[in-house]
Amino acid sequence: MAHDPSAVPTPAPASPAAAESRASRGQLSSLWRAMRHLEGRRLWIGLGLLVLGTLSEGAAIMTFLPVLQLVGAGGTTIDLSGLDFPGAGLLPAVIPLGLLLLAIVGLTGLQALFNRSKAVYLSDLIYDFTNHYRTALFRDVAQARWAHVARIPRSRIEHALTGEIERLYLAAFLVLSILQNLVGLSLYFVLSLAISVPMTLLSYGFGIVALALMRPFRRLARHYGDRLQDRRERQLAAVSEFVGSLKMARSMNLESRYLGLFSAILGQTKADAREFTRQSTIGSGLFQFAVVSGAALFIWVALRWVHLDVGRIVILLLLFMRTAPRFMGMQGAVQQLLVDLPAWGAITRLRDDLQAQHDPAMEGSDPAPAPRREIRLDRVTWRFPGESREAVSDCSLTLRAGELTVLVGPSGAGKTSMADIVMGLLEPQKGAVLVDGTALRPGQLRRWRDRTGYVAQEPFMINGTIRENMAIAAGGPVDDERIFRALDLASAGFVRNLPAGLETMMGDRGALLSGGERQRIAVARALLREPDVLVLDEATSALDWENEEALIRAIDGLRGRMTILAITHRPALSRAADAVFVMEAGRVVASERPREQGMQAEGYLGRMTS
Ligand SMILES: Nc1ncnc2c1ncn2[C@@H]1O[C@H](COP(=O)(O)OP(=O)(O)OP(=O)(O)O)[C@@H](O)[C@H]1O
Repeated sequence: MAHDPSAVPTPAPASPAAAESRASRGQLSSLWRAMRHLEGRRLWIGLGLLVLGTLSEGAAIMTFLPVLQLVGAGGTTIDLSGLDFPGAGLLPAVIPLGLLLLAIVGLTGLQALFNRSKAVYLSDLIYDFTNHYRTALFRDVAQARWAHVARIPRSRIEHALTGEIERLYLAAFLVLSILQNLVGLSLYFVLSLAISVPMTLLSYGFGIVALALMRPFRRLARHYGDRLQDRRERQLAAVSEFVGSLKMARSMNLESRYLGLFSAILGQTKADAREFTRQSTIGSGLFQFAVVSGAALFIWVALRWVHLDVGRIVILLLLFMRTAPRFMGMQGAVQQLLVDLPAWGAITRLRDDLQAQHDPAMEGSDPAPAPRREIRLDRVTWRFPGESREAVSDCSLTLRAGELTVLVGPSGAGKTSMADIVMGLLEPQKGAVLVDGTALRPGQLRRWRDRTGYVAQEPFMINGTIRENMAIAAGGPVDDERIFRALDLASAGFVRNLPAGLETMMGDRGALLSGGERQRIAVARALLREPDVLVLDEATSALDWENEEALIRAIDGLRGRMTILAITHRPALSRAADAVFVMEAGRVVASERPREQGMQAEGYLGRMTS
């Protein structure tokens, strides 16, 4: 099996705190592995740039060392012969002060330019890394088995693709910033050692002890990160639910209920954030206090015990001023990283889950036949994963090519599952789908889906023009002639008479058109694919009778051009059908051919309309 760099090791059972810390370490090392795996060479180049950046900063500080010999002594030339740091031998013996100061200014300018390029390079690197996961997650969702994806709450997927990915960006940024601090601290360590070994050990020892003492605050950050994850998920679920049911909420005066729910979650999130900020600022305050105490101790020891000259003390202090914020930066970055790491954990878990349910049909490219005579579902059984009851039980039915077949039955009878089996979205655990007598193989399902068109009760519409909405099905721009042909077939010729024609805006989810118009456009959109099989799932159910009649006329006109399967609760469409199958509790319990036999009073349709 291929090694997955993002795999998070499962921690062994332990005390909650130890388990949490192990989980964080696991997530961190898996994030680092993923960054190395994906960005490999660029990551090392980025690290090289960080080293160079710190070196140039260090060099700028070291150039002050010779200037300091003028302190008290005065003069305009500097004697470099007494310098004993590495590489000092390469310098001339004497240098004018003006030239040295110019060199310092020039060096700082170059450093600023270099830092700019370094920042852009690292920013690109993090964006590319994050975008890789965004697209990978997108692909995983698109390629997982439909039965599995259908069970994942929409808000969970939306949250992963938006909020969690943003936090992953932050986490990757923080990993780099921790690296930057580590590189800086290591290089300054070497520079300081060249000036004074005991003072270096004292200041670094102090920093390391202070970092170790901050452990409880890191644990706090971990807790907060986990809670934040949960709160954000609930926040997004509440938003999705409210936005998804906006009309219902407005019509039933439920907005205050949603607002209350939302405010409660926001209140909890705020309380968490407040508590975290309160506690963590105690930590950073203590750290700051420790750093200032360290500086005081540092000067005291340097003057009283180590007896350093003023020049060296000033340089060491300059270095100290660079290293102390890095120790503080380390603590801050690690703390924030622990807050954002759970998002990485959640993304990897979701990806693992989706990949374990990868739809093998996605790889299939075998051609699928167009039905000439019939599509037969032969003794098919389908049970949703984890459910004890079969949604479809040993069902057989035949859709004759070119006919309109209607599936009716009470809610939960298994009609949608049957339609999904016809479309190749669900692969029955038992039985087969036969096209003109030959069973469809898994390798043919992808191309089979190319042969199908689908219209839902609430068809998906983007907030764009009619043309843009039509183009979705074609997968790209289509010429007007094809669009109008499809619109005419779907009895949606009214578009020609609209002042803006195909450029008419449909509004959010098509809200600027009537339900019937929207639905006929949805049928036209499906027809643009020139499908051999058209599936309509409750496509007429939300319409008034006039619009329903218009849509039924359109469907009626498609008879003979393609095989149509329609699910409905309404008698009007059933009356127009060639064949009606009645489903109950996952089984086909009756069938009628109303056009040939007329409506039988004791039949399902007869009872439905009586
Ligand atoms: N994603 C799912 N996960 C688990 N069970 C499901 C899922 N979708 C449907 N079911 C169950 O499978 C059975 C058949 O559902 P199906 O949607 O096929 O029925 P239906 O006749 O189309 O119902 P309706 O008319 O209400 O849409 C029902 O018991 C339903 O609860």
